[in-house]
Amino acid sequence: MPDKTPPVLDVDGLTVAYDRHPVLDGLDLTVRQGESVALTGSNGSGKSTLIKAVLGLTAAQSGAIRLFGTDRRRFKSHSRVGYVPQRSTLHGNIPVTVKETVAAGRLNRRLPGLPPRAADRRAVRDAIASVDLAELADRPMSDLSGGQQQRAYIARALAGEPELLIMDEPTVGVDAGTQELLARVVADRLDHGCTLLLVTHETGPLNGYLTRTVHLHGGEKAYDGPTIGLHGHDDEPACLHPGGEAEAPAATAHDVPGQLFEKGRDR
Ligand SMILES: Nc1ncnc2c1ncn2[C@@H]1O[C@H](COP(=O)(O)OP(=O)(O)OP(=O)(O)O)[C@@H](O)[C@H]1O
Repeated sequence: MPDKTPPVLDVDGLTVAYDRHPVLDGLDLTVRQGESVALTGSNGSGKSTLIKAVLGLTAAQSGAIRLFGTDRRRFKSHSRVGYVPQRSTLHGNIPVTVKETVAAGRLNRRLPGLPPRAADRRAVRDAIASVDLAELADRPMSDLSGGQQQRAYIARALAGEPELLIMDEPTVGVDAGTQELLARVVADRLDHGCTLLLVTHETGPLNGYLTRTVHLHGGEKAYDGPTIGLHGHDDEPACLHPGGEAEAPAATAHDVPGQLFEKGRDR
């Protein structure tokens, strides 16, 4: 029976190439409201490229991307999408405080030309508190450790109260406590109906919350189905042979009540 839950993200035949070398090759992906999806794949398999194409940060050669049913090129409801970039792309030496950084994530929700309303101030305060940075809110970002800066950028994405939260490897280089904290944040967002797309190599404490895994290999989906465990530091789902060839998953979402399953492309 077709799933009636509205798609939050629809990627159709997406091809992205750098210097004529295709990184994504006709990729299809549908993420529906309330799903929590782990996007996995080896280094260079195109995970960040997919995220950047979805956000309009990199150009696609062909294919279509729809966000909340609207073609990405016409999509203007930017506050509906929160984004935490990969940590290596972030610069911590900018002369702004934690609060100012987080408040930037609220700009799309604010009324143009008017000062922040009580709801805006509260959203920023709550986002900072949710990542345990209240005591550092007035400190410059440059005073923070790398892991604390990462938490500030997560808070920035939360401040806009997004319906779709996209995080690119948020657990890289952060300690176990921060990973637990992130798992709590994710659980809370999912409880509020948020949809989650998370690029990861190993999910750690987040594992229990990521119900679906999409694994990229060779520019295509090699696996798309229930999260059934990752091989420690090897980022292949357990349903893949060591060589990366997909075999039929032990269980599909059709076997798991309430779980969504979007069939992978034929290889
Ligand atoms: N702006 C760019 N110009 C040229 N090549 C690029 C660019 N961005 C990415 N690439 C190349 O595209 C491929 C996919 O990169 P991407 O960052 O999407 O991979 P990834 O799966 O996110 O990798 P990782 O797990 O290491 O973060 C890599 O070979 C990378 O070198």
